[in-house]
Amino acid sequence: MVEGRLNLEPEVQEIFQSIDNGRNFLLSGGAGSGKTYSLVNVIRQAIAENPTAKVACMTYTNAAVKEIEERVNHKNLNVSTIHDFLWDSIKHFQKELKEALISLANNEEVARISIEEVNPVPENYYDDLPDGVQYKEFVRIRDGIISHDELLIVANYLFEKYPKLSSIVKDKYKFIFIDEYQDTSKAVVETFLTHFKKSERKNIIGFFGDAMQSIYEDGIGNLDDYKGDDAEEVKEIPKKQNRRNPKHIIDLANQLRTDGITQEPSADPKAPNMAGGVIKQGTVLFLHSTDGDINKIEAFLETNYAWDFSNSKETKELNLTHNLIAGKAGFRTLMDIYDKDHILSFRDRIRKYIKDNNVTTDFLENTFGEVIEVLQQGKNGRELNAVRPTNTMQVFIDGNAELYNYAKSLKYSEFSKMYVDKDQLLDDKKQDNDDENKKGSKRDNLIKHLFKIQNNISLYQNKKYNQFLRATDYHFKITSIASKRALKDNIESLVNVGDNTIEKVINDADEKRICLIDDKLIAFKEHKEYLYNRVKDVKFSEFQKLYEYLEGQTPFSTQHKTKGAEFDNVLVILDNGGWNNYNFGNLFLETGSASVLDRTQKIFYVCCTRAKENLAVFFHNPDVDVIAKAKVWFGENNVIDIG
Ligand SMILES: Nc1ncnc2c1ncn2[C@@H]1O[C@H](COP(=O)(O)OP(=O)(O)OP(=O)(O)O)[C@@H](O)[C@H]1O
Repeated sequence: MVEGRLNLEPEVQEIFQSIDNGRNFLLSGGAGSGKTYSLVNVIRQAIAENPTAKVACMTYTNAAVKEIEERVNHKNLNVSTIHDFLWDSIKHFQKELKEALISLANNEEVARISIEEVNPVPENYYDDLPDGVQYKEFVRIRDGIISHDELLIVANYLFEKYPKLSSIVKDKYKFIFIDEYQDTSKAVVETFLTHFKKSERKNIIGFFGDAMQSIYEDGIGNLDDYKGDDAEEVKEIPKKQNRRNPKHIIDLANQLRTDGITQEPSADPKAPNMAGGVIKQGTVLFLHSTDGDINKIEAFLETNYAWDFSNSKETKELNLTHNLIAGKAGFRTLMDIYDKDHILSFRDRIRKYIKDNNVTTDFLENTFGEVIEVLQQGKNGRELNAVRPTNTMQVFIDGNAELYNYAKSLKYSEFSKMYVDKDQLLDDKKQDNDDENKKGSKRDNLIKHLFKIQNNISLYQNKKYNQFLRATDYHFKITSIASKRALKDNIESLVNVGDNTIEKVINDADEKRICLIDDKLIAFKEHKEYLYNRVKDVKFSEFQKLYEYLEGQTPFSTQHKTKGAEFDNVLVILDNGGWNNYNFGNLFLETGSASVLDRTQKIFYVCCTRAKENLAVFFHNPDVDVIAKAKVWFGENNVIDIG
């Protein structure tokens, strides 16, 4: 046996047997089985045994990137998102990239990649691109700019067509590991498992994850089409133990799994869920009330079970959507600007009308208001309705008359191009400012700028002065006492933001050289004037609330974003707000549309298994059948009516 392997967990030893046999593998295990932990050990051992080989590791969550990077801490390891990995692999092949884009745009079956005005796209279409094909946070295929989803399609195309590309990547990385494989897109798995085979070179692809925790629609879900006993197939190595959850939660989780896999508590006395050599019991509660007041639920848990919702590291409240959290966490206005602006919905309606009806009028010089007028002219009845706001849009417009007038005055060519999406506000992937290649974050440049300001404020407030000095744009020599004092005065006047608006803080931070207004922000103001003008008037203190939320400093998280994390106490709010994709009533009754049920079962499984000590589930106004089932799952005495 190779040195060091004997000390590793049995599953990791099995992985190395698979590696010795040149076989790709899948480590699959339920929640808390220690997959991330094993991943770290596999990387370490792989590097120890192959000191000159490079290892690529792809993962989604910040927590996992940080944990893996810190724990392995080796120059041969490259941890990144899948997108960054793929882009780094293909970006130097500009000729092939251009050809791929043109070919995909001309392929009717690939709906995502098309160039509206040009059909068919000629071979020389991209010959004059000044910066080549680029990967950015927005998509504009006509200008050679691809974004997240398009990148996966283009990469898949290139790896399929050019086996040499696979050879280059295989030669570069002897090992490629993918964490949370179940949420990886089909195109990516196909690239690694099918197209890679076109190259004779050898390397190992290892997957880590849990099919029961596939919670994103575009993910592959499972590797059933690829795994098997043949040498060519992916070898599955199951992990049965649970090291995170106490006994009652493991019992509940086993009932929730729909694939028949049953977890057992770990046999390791040092596992986090063991105390004094025995498995912790923990608590599971199903709370319900008729009024749906969450404050009452929190108070109940604080009084009777000693939970502390002010401790955001230990205790989390999981809600289905950011929208359900925005009000409680204090960033409602910003959320509404990015997610509920029905003037923008009306704009999209107009844009769609123009496209669907092949309207050929040249609106280049017109305002949005003029475009509406032209389209509405001479129409009546149903035809007129198609170019008028819907009822919801009209209500919004009536309530925001001034804003609507302003929108109507904007140049349609610019206004119609402005892409606004809540991801630009809420994406929690960190952007490494030093590396232009990393396009991991979907945050827009205004939000990134505000983050930079608030980061500097936080560093100063937390007395991390050295980091603060490196991060600010105050690049004067700080040698004399007077210059130190000047910087101190500058930052302190900024720290007390009071009721200042976002615009005022941006300008102050610029003036005081804490964070200079850069070209990106200037371009944002110019191209997204409407959005900038809405955001600028919001109080900066509201942005600070958003910052706290995204940095994990509040008790709130969405149910999706909690994947991979763990906390002592977890309150899961089951909101039956008429979602299309989720139904928590049917979850308990096991009825309704199969796909909705499957999706709901998986998100619920993920949520429940985050708790290291105590789990409480809250259901607003359940009917008797739901309560009856809750008693089966949680235990008769653990179902409590809060009143
Ligand atoms: N061999 C081990 N020795 C000690 N602690 C471990 C070991 N394996 C895992 N742990 C701990 O058990 C907990 C669960 O492990 P981990 O987060 O890796 O699970 P996971 O399988 O990735 O879970 P999930 O799928 O739910 O995200 C963590 O606190 C981890 O540090």
